[in-house]
Order: sequence, then C-alpha cells, then structure tokens
Amino acid sequence: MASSSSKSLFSSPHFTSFNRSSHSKSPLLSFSTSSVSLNPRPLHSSITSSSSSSSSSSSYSSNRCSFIPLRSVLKTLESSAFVSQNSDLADPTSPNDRSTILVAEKLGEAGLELLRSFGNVVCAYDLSPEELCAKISSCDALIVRSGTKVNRQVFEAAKGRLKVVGRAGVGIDNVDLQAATEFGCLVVNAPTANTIAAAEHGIALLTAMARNVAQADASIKAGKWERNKYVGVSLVGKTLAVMGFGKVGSEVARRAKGLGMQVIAHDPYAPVDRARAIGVELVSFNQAISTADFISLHMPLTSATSKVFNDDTFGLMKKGARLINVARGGVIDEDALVRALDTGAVAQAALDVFVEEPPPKDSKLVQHKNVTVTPHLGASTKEAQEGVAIEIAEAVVGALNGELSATAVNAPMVAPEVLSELAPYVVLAEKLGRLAVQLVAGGSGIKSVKVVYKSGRAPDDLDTRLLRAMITKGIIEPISDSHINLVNADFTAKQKGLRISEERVLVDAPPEFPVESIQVVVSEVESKFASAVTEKGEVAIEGKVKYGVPHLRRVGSFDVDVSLEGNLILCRQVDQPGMIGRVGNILGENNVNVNFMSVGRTMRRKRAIMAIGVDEEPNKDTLRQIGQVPAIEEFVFLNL
Ligand SMILES: NC(=O)C1=CN([C@@H]2O[C@H](COP(=O)(O)OP(=O)(O)OC[C@H]3O[C@@H](n4cnc5c(N)ncnc54)[C@H](O)[C@@H]3O)[C@@H](O)[C@H]2O)C=CC1
Ligand SMILES: O=C(O)C(=O)COP(=O)(O)O
Repeated sequence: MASSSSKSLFSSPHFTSFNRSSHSKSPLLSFSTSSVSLNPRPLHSSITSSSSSSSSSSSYSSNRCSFIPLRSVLKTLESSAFVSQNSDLADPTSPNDRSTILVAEKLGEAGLELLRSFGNVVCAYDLSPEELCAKISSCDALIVRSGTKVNRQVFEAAKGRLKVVGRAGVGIDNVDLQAATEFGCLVVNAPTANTIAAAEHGIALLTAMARNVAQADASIKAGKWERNKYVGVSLVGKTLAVMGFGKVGSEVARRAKGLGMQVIAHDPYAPVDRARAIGVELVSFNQAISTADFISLHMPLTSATSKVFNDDTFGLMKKGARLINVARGGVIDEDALVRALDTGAVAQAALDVFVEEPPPKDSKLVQHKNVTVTPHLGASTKEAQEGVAIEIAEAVVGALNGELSATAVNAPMVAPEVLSELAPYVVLAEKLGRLAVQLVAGGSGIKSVKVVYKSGRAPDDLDTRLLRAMITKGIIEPISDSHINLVNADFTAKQKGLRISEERVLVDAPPEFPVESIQVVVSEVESKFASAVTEKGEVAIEGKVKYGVPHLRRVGSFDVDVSLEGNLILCRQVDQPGMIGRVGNILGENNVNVNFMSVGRTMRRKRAIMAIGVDEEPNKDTLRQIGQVPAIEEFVFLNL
C-alpha cells in the first residue's frame, strides 16, 4: 500500500472514490459514494462539496479500486478533448437524433439489445473493405471482432463522424490505433469476458490432442476403425508449462491441476503470490520448456514474444513435447514448428491461432498429421460472446455518452494547454517507468511502485493523473500488449496487480514549473543492476526536466546527469582514470555512437557510476567487451 507518510484516499475526506461496474447498466464509471455519473453534464450539478485537506501527499491503490482526486476528474473532464470534441453527440433521449452503431461481426443478443436501447443498430456482417468504407460515414460507432480490419482507409472514409470503435474481445491488432487517434476516434475493447472461454478451449485442445480425438474422428468418418493407430498419452502426473500467467494462463493452470497435472509457469511479470495461491511454481523460460511434457501458450504477441518458439527453443524442449497455442500465431515460427514436428522434437501441436488467418489452404502446418487445429475459436462460446457483447456495448454506449472509459486503448484525452505544460514531464514520466521496469530482474515481478513528485506548487494544484498514467505506461507496455493511456492506466495496473502510490512533496522551486523532479521507487524486487538499489533495499531512480529535456538525475544512491534520449548503458566501476576512454573506444570500434557520458561517484577513487547515452543498440559482442573491462563491476543496457 502507500508509504507510511502517504495518506490513503480511502480515509481522506478530500477525495471521492469511483468504481467500475462492468456488467451493470449503470455508467462505466460512477462515484460509489454518491452514484454520480461521470457524464459531464449531470456531474457538475450532482457533486456534493468536499472538504479541503492540507495533506501534501496522496496515494492510489490499484489493487483495491481506482481512486482519483475529484478535482482532477472535473479538470480532466472539463478539459477533455474527447468530451469537447464530442459535445455535439446525439442525445440518446431524443428519438430523432439517435447515434448509429454499425455491428460488423456477430455479437451476442444481450449486447445488441443494450445498443438498440441507446441508438440505431445496423448489423452488417461479412462486409468487403469497400462496403465497410461506404457505410462508415453514416455511423457514430463501429463494433468488430478479430475478422474486420479497421484500417486508416476506414477512418478516412468516416469523414470525422466515427467517434468510437469497439473491439468485442481482447486483441486490437486488427484496428489501426494510430489512425484512430489521429482521427480523434476512441477505441475500446472487452478484455475480461472471454477469459474462461479461451482457457476452456486451451484445455479442450490439450485433451483432444493427447487422445487424438480429431484424427480418430476423421478416420472413423472415412469408414476406418483404427484402434491401434490412435493410442494416446495420459495427462495425469505429466508436467504442463503455462507460458504467460495472466488471465487466461492462470485459469488454464487451475484446470490442469484438476486433471492431476504438475503445473509450472513462466511469466517474467506475474506476481509470485498469485502463482503460489494456485499451487504453481514460476520458473525461467528455459526451465519451463526443458522440463514440460505439455507447453501451453498464453502470452501476448509483443516484440519480445514474436517467434519466441523457433528452431533454437524447440531444440531445448524435452524430446516429444506437445504444444498448445490459444494466444497468437505470431509467437511461433510456424516453419520451425513444421521442422520440429517432422523430426519428432515436438510430438504434437494443437493450434487455435495462426500468423495469417485464415491460414493458406496448403499450409504444411495445418495439414500436418500431428497437428490439431481450430479456426480461432478460443472466445467462441455462447456465454463468452454474451459477456463480451455486454462488455463492449456498455463501453461503446458509455463512450458515446462522453464518459471516461476504463477499457479505452488509444490516445489520452487532455486539453492542449494542459498537455503542452506537462509535455516534457509526460516524456520524463514514461521514460522513468521504462527504466524502472528494465532495472528490475525479470522473475521477481513489480507489485508496488511509489512515485514521489517534488514541486514548488501546492500539492493540490498538481494534477498527477497524466504523469501517473505515463509511468504506468512505461512500466507495463514493454512487457505486454496493453496500450496504456490516461483513461485505462489505473484499470490496467489493477488488472496486472500493480499498486501505485503517490507522494507530493512541496519544495523550494519555481512554481511556474509544475514539477521539480519525479522519483520512481520499486519495492520488494531484485535489480539487474545492484547499484540501482538504495540502502532501504528499493530500486529507485529520479529524473527532472532540464531546458525542456528529460534527464536522469539519480540511480540508487548515485547522482548522475544524463539526458534521457536514445538508449542508455549504466556501468558501476572502480573510480579510476581512463574508464571513459576505454568504454568509449569499445563503442566506437563497434560503430555505436555515443551521444553523452556522465560519471557520478560516491567517493573519489572508490566507486562511480558511468551513464552512457548511445544512439544505436550495441550488439551482444560489444556488451560482452564492456563487461570484460576489469574495473567494471556491473553494467546494464537500457532501452529508452
Ligand atoms: N484464441 C482466442 O480466441 C483468444 C486469445 N486470447 C489471447 O490470449 C493471450 C492472453 O490473454 P489474457 O490472458 O487475457 O492476457 P493477460 O494480459 O491477462 O495475460 C498475458 C500474460 O502474459 C505475460 N507475458 C508478457 N510477456 C511475456 C513473456 N515474454 N513471456 C511470458 N509471459 C509474458 C504477462 O505478464 C501477462 O501475465 C493474448 O494474446 C490474447 O490476445 C485471448 C482471448 C481469446
Ligand atoms: O479476444 C481475443 O483476443 C481473441 O482472440 C478473440 O477473437 P474473436 O473475438 O473471437 O475474433
């Protein structure tokens, strides 16, 4: 929870709490104490006065529910570009001026009903790209699943009328978020309602694969009776490795334990206590794949997970391991999987998702005799589709009403004047988040982050919500496929079990600048770079904006002064002459351009930290050479 010096919002009369109720017909965000909608019109008239507080600190606990200062909500709403851009939205109570919602893929009836109670609903499935573009200019909202490409042409064709795109599911890779943001269109998704369906499908594929159900079914329908050919393997006592221990992965683990399997999991960012509660041991990637009989994939597709299952990793697996993929096709190198199946390195695979969907008809992978396939059916149960339909309908209706959406996935909605003042601090906040997550050793997982804002402004005059959102973005985005913004940051942090507390400290600094410095402190973790750990055992970094440019000022107990641009190498070394030259030479010889260097030391000729900004990412060999310089005690490369 919050630091001892922080005052909890639960107890503070200065703040009002709000909860998100995802399956009720109430607004997506409502004040729990006063049931006030966040719709800007009723908000002003309904709020009861709140007493002021002189507290100089506040805290936010994303593990319990979302809390933001009431004043910030008002400010945000008043200044929200989204709200002001949409102030001409159709009034749902006026029958002649109802919003038009195009539903382009099959959606559960309960969701359709909710939409019909609000606006005109047009269901048009299997539209060609041209047909979609032709229809979209008369629509205020569009709802799709994974089968419709909502690309730039769609936003262009909408001619500014389209205000929200709803993705009835988790993955938003079929929506061009950049274009949506550029055209001022909010994108919302439904991240929770299909979790169980996807987990159940993973188990269905696991059991069907182990007993050759699909192959035996095809055989008997072809008039054969091949009892000896389809002898399966048992699950009880076998080890299942769950790769990605998030919403779906943990539900798969729970179910596999019920089948008598030993379950291990790999997820660099999953909280150990969540795994422990289910009786699952979190292990390294190599340990997971080399010890498991069955490997089930549940991680998002990110640059870190793209083709993470390839010739090398198949080579590390226990011979004859079996693979299940209900996540995304792109986490597997499909050609490498065909090779592994041919050699028997992988005995069988069961796949719901493919790099290209639908896969080519002559796909060797799909046609392989040891592969069981389904056409992206993970979310396709009646129950999940009803749940997803309600979740997305509520989100779309809420967005059309101008409410803040907890499942928004694109641009923050802040007035240009607020944004321009905060702009450099926003960049600093995100970079500090990115640095913090990279300094934490993978396995330990980040659960608790404290952010300390030092400012010359009275704490109540500092709206830190955007900064907190950007720190959250910096921490979460490098390790997931979540897209974080002002609206969804707290929601996503809560989903990921990340607790963020904030403390505002009044310092003697010019009040014309909103923030003097920002410190990010991560507790209860191990660091990849021991020097980033303070005497209190916390990973701590501090930055400030200098001449409009974000700078790193402190790492652990060391003062540094480097601009946060490009990439960063941090080295701890014995403080002796020639170090800058030696490391600089290695980088130069390997064609890595150094854009700055700064050395901070604790005591002369004892120990120092060298921060080196580099334009390019050094290759492994260059990093190895730096590591071999005798006076360098430890170093880390950080991607900004
Ligand atoms: N086949 C289908 O119809 C469906 C597929 N999905 C897919 O399943 C996947 C998981 O979905 P959720 O559980 O809802 O998401 P989630 O965000 O709750 O869980 C993903 C987990 O993967 C972990 N992770 C991130 N990088 C990792 C890495 N390099 N190695 C191991 N773990 C890593 C994250 O820490 C997180 O715990 C997503 O790719 C989603 O698109 C989800 C629903 C239906
Ligand atoms: O929710 C997801 O990420 C899914 O993969 C489900 O996709 P679908 O809605 O069934 O097209």
